[in-house]
Amino acid sequence: MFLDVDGSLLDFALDPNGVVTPEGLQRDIATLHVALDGAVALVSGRAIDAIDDVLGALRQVPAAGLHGLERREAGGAYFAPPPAPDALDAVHAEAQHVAVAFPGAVAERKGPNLALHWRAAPEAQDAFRAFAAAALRLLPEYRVQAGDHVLELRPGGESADKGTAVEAFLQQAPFRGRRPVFVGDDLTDEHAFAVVNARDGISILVGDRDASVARWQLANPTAVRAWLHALATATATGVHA
Ligand SMILES: O=P(O)(O)OC[C@H]1O[C@H](O[C@H]2O[C@H](CO)[C@@H](O)[C@H](O)[C@H]2O)[C@H](O)[C@@H](O)[C@@H]1O
Repeated sequence: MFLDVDGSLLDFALDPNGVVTPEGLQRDIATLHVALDGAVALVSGRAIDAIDDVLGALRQVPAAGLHGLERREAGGAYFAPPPAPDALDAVHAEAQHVAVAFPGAVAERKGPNLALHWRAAPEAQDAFRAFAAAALRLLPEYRVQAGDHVLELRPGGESADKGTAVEAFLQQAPFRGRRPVFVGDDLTDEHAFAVVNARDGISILVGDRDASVARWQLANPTAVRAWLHALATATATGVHA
């Protein structure tokens, strides 16, 4: 079972640091982690450190961060993202200058990646789009990745994405040979849906979005949490839904 974090497990907040981890969520995921013999992983655009900040009780759970650029495997092995180029510090500082002109806009630095968020400041979108396009001149190895109210500057030479992260987990115990489930909401989750579909797995889109390859749907993170709670409860009581 592969679980995206923001917009799937957690409701969106206006600011990346403003998310609330609902009571019981971590307990349910920990229950499923045990019930599935460890075959649960968190797969996020957040860095793994930031996943651990919001889901701290799940530090023993495998995780992929930065859209697949880093990974914590079931055995504890850690694969780091590529180093940030020197120019990224200056680009980040400049992005913060852009952001201050739009109260609520956020330039979030995470390892080699820089996310430009406008959820709380929709009027920042055009400025951030122009900024990201111009920044590629200083970051020639980078590309711009689109998300929900966000653009992300990330190393482009790396072929890593959430799909390759899921593939990597599926090569190894306890995931190997199992039928994969992926729950996600955003464009970057589409890579993982495709990998899961190719293995006759269960791809679940959270919310509504055109042109998703996901085959199943849950309405929102509340519905995801209710589903996980029902699974965890059934597991704990020996009743299988
Ligand atoms: O792959 P995910 O686990 O869904 O992570 C995607 C991004 O999540 C965070 O940003 C998003 O959630 C914020 C908090 O709700 C929200 O303010 C922002 O608008 C969303 O884009 C995180 O900050 C990013 O680094 C992740 O890439």
